[in-house]
Amino acid sequence: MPPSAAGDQAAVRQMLREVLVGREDPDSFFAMCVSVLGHQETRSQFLAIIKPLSTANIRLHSVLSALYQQYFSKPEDDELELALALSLLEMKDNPMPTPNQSPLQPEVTDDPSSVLLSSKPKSQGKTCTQPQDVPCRGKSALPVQSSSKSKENLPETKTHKAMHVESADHQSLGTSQALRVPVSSASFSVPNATSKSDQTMQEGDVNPSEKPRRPKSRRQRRKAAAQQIVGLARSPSAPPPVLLWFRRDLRLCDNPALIRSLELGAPVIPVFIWCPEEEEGPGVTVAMGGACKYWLHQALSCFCASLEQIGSRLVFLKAGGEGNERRSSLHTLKTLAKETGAQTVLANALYEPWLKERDDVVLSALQKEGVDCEMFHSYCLRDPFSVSTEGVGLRGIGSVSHFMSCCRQNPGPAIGVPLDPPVSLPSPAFWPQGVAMDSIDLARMPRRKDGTIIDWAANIRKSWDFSEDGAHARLEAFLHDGVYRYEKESGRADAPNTSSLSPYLHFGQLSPRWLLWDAKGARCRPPKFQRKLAWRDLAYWQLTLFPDLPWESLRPPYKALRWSTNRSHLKAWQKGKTGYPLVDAAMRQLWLTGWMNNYMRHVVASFLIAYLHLPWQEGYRWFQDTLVDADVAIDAMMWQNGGMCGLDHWNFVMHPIDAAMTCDPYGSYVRKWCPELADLPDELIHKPWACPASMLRRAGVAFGQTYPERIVTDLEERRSKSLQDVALVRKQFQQYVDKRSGCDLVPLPKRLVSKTLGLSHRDGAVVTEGKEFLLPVITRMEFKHQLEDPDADAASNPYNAVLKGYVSRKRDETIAFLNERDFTASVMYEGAQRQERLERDRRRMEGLPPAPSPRGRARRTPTAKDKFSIVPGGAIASTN
Ligand SMILES: Cc1cc2nc3c(=O)[nH]c(=O)nc-3n(C[C@H](O)[C@H](O)[C@H](O)COP(=O)(O)OP(=O)(O)OC[C@H]3O[C@@H](n4cnc5c(N)ncnc54)[C@H](O)[C@@H]3O)c2cc1C
Repeated sequence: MPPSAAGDQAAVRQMLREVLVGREDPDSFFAMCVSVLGHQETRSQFLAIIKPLSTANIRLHSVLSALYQQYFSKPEDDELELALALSLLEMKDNPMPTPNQSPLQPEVTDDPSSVLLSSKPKSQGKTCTQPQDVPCRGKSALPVQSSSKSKENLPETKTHKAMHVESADHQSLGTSQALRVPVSSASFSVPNATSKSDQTMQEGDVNPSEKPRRPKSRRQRRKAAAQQIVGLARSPSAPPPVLLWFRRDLRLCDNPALIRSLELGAPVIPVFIWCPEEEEGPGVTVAMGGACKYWLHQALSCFCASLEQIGSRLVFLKAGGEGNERRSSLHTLKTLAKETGAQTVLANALYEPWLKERDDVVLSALQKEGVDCEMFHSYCLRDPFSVSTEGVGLRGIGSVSHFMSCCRQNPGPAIGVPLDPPVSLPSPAFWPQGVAMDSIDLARMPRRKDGTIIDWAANIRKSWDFSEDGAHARLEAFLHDGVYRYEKESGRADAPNTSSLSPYLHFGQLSPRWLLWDAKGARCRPPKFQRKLAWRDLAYWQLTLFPDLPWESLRPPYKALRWSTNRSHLKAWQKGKTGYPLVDAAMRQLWLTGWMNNYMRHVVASFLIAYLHLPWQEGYRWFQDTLVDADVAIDAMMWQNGGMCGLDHWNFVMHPIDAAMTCDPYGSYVRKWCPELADLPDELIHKPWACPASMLRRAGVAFGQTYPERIVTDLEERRSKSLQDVALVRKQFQQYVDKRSGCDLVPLPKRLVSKTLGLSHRDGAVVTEGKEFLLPVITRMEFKHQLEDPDADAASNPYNAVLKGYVSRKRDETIAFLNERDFTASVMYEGAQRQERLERDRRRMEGLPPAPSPRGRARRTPTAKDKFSIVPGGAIASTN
């Protein structure tokens, strides 16, 4: 008998003694024999091993004999038998681990080809379906959770606690000798990846407090045996592990790199490397501000739990550092590959130019070392580096319509079907040693002098569920409710009419593809909402074209704009203390929850730029630091557009008071975030300075004490000044103004020029000047007009872009409401009626068809002179 076999026999006999004294049960003993001796040996030797019991303990002997008979009588579950046989064949070639190395390992099968379907997809309520006729990787023979549609009649269970072997894939069984028995790890406890002791836990470590439940039925016994065998299946001949490098793709659902790792049939080591220097890139990106870091911290901790549920864990590593000590992500990956023997690194691609550059370097350097590295596209719907303007040209670049035309004209690879989440992830024989998650210091809280912690994120914590499940729950809630109001009332700040999914999209806890599928599948197909995903892609495309987007104005003349340097104004804006309730409410919401809706972002951005004259970069940086969804590409694009120097000009400026008409008609938003104003009446809550002193007294409002004084009062003059400043720089830098159209000219990046040069020459869109290629871009009519009369005030400009509030579906309701309470409102109503009458008459006289009814339509004030924005007939403007 070879020595190892003798050792195994000894271990078995030792275990038999435990059974005899009642410390182990017969089921476990039998399972352990199958594990340690193997299938054939157990069949041939088990009866001999238990023979002494036939005299010493007849009852135990007969129980064990019965187990043996049951197990070896006839293959009731052929797939399981086959799986066991194959695994045992493989194990024969390899030395068996000793018992104390074995059965309670929280390990799962090495072989991803095994099929383990949970009875329910991971997160509740996913409405994404995989049509039968569409080839879907999620439906492959991988251990994935099936899409909810196919399982929708099954009972709801959030996790797959019970071991649940539903089928095995015969074809794939034939291709590999690896163990095919799928095992859920959930009946074992998987060590917590963040705890220090667990970091060093390796195969063979046993947590004595964690034991498999005692199997009851024969089928369960077999599964238990299989499960234990799985724990032993690590062998020197097992394939080298795969490093699955997680970045901003912290999800199990629709994760191409994750699914690819399963396809490789090797153990998977999920890794997260924190390297702040690489994240930040060149220039001032503030890519990871405080709120984002906090979100990341929480999201990582949720993701660890998700990985544990599928039998894996996340290894944290730190890169970066100073001087010679500095370690890049590449260096960290190389070291890890050496340590673990990994020959493959998989990740989902990122598109910030500096991160793409880093990834390209990682890819080629690893390949030189013989380590395969693959990156998968999933962060956007379109790979921004593949977007082409061919057939569309460059006119209108920067607008979402132009971008969508480009995508329609050059569709590229299909967006494809979302991938189901896996239910198990094969773990390696040895876990590399990482660092504790807390040591990467993402959720840093300052301390007061007395040593107590300033928990600035307490409200953020209360406001969000940071998990992938939280993302799906929010999506579902939105598609069931908010989406019905989204098309017309997404501007409302006082109601949750938008999805609030931005942070989940940013950190890849929800893939845009999943979101698109669900949105398309919703009963109310919301085109405006779907278009937002195109905006998101557009932002990434712009960032790849203009890597300086976060700090450098794209339109050259605007770099010379006179900006204010008033720090106290900036501080007041940041802290929500401007004295303008709508602006303050939004900035306080941002500070407390890390978020505000799109409309409010426009309001506060307009205020900073057009009324305070503070540079857009200040707004960008503050947003980057305080938004939980701070996204360099989107944030920079939006601030550039707001700062009048992006590829697209916003064709509106939000008025800090009148905008409330659309977004907070009853003042409830202001009441929530500025509670000191709560007792003011609806019609004056957005302009408390207009309240009579007695009203203020009754409401307990004292300017400078309970609520700040307005930091600026001359709104109209300030707006005019802003317009004049623009006219001035456009005059100074005439070479950047197209003489024919009056549009601003923007130097094109080389990549775009080289791709579209021929085409652009054909359609005459590109003007060449020196070596720069200048393209006329969308320019506000107001600016073009101002050039003719640079000193004119904003009010006299017929294209004055200041919005005095939109007419929303609530218009009539609001007017009726105000009418009851305020004389001004009735004047307003009469004004509106009069304008409507005049317009009707004009149209009749000119033989034009009647204007469409304003009811339910978003409309813009046609002239700046109108005090109120309810005059129908103006052009429709939209905040994208
Ligand atoms: C000055 C300014 C700065 C902004 N900074 C950011 C930012 O840092 N990060 C960010 O995600 N969004 C930013 N936005 C865009 C937009 O305001 C947010 O995406 C939106 O408010 C998020 O809320 P939501 O998920 O409910 O959006 P929804 O309206 O429900 O939209 C769904 C998703 O579409 C995407 N989206 C929506 N609007 C835009 C847009 N205009 N451009 C690109 N993508 C969009 C987002 O990913 C969003 O989650 C900014 C807007 C402005 C005006």
